[in-house]
Amino acid sequence: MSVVRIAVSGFGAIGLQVAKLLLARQDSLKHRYEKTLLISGVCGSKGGVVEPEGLSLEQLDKKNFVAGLTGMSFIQKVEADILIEAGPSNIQTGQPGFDYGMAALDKNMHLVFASKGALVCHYASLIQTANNNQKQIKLSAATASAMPTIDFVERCLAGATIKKIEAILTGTSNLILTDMLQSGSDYKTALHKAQQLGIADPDPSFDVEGWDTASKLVIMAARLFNTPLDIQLLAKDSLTDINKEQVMGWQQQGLQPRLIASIDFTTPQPSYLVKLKLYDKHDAFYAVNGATKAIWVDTEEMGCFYLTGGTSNPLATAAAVVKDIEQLLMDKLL
Ligand SMILES: NC(=O)C1=CN([C@@H]2O[C@H](COP(=O)(O)OP(=O)(O)OC[C@H]3O[C@@H](n4cnc5c(N)ncnc54)[C@H](O)[C@@H]3O)[C@@H](O)[C@H]2O)C=CC1
Ligand SMILES: N[C@@H](CC=O)C(=O)O
Repeated sequence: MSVVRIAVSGFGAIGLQVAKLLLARQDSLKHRYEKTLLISGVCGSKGGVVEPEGLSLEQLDKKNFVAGLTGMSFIQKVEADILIEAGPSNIQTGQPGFDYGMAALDKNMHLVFASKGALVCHYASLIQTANNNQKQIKLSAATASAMPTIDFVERCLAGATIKKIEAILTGTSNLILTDMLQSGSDYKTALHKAQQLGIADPDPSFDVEGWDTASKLVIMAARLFNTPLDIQLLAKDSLTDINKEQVMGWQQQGLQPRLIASIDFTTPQPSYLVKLKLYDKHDAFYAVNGATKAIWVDTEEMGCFYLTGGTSNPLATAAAVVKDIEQLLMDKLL
């Protein structure tokens, strides 16, 4: 039986959860795809551990990490067919994910991204290199994790012409908005709850200022519509602009605010925005509460679709990473 080796760069909440899921499902994956999936190496910011025969959960403990086995030393040393990139999302530079991704492609690995920075800043270079090397870039976890966005449009709606998309893509901002409106929580308490759930990004301003939603929108535009967007130039609302009087007004009018990514091809120029939009009880997005997400797509030929679910959390995100790996197996690319 052949072996599929998997490496992880960025071994925090998501990286660890992915390793746990893959190891727990080793037997069922072997049965389904006739492949043995191994974790052949992981690294954090200061060190890592590699073992071509596969690492157990105990061996993945940070106490076993070799200092300095990170960055390019890690990629040079690790033997793998897939790199899962789960380091920080830096949308200014795309690092460290971009260097990890390019080096892994050079070593003939497929890429599965949970982090967003490299995709936001350098999608074109990454996909060109991947195409040249006949490798895949999978990015479900970077585009709303458990809620299918890319798969939904790319696979389920292949054959349709997309007219409009509206989507709630960030669990943290949705949780803060619903807690403020429905439970009267203040902004800090609601954010703390998202942090406790492990869904807020390490820098919470990434979520509350709309950068997380904007990042996912930029990646979707690049992947689904071949449209490169500069995230810094995108029109974007922020939760920090909301004041108490606005909240009271919305409560009195029975409206729910949602931070949405919007793509519209029905306007004279295609528009891509991140905006705070108000919904009343007749709208589907009105009832999308807490860390839950949703996507609404209008097409020319197939009509409208609405999908909700995919609560943000590390387990759901790790399952989305495993889905991407399983798709590589189903498509016989491994
Ligand atoms: N937590 C969630 O629910 C989701 C997170 N993501 C994304 O996944 C990524 C990981 O998220 P978490 O695991 O929650 O964050 P985390 O902060 O728990 O983990 C990130 C890890 O990367 C490590 N790291 C930093 N610099 C590094 C370097 N140069 N080389 C190797 N490792 C380095 C850190 O030490 C840390 O352990 C982030 O980019 C986040 O935006 C995506 C979807 C959902
Ligand atoms: N911070 C994000 C999780 C990662 O994409 C969220 O709150 O949904």
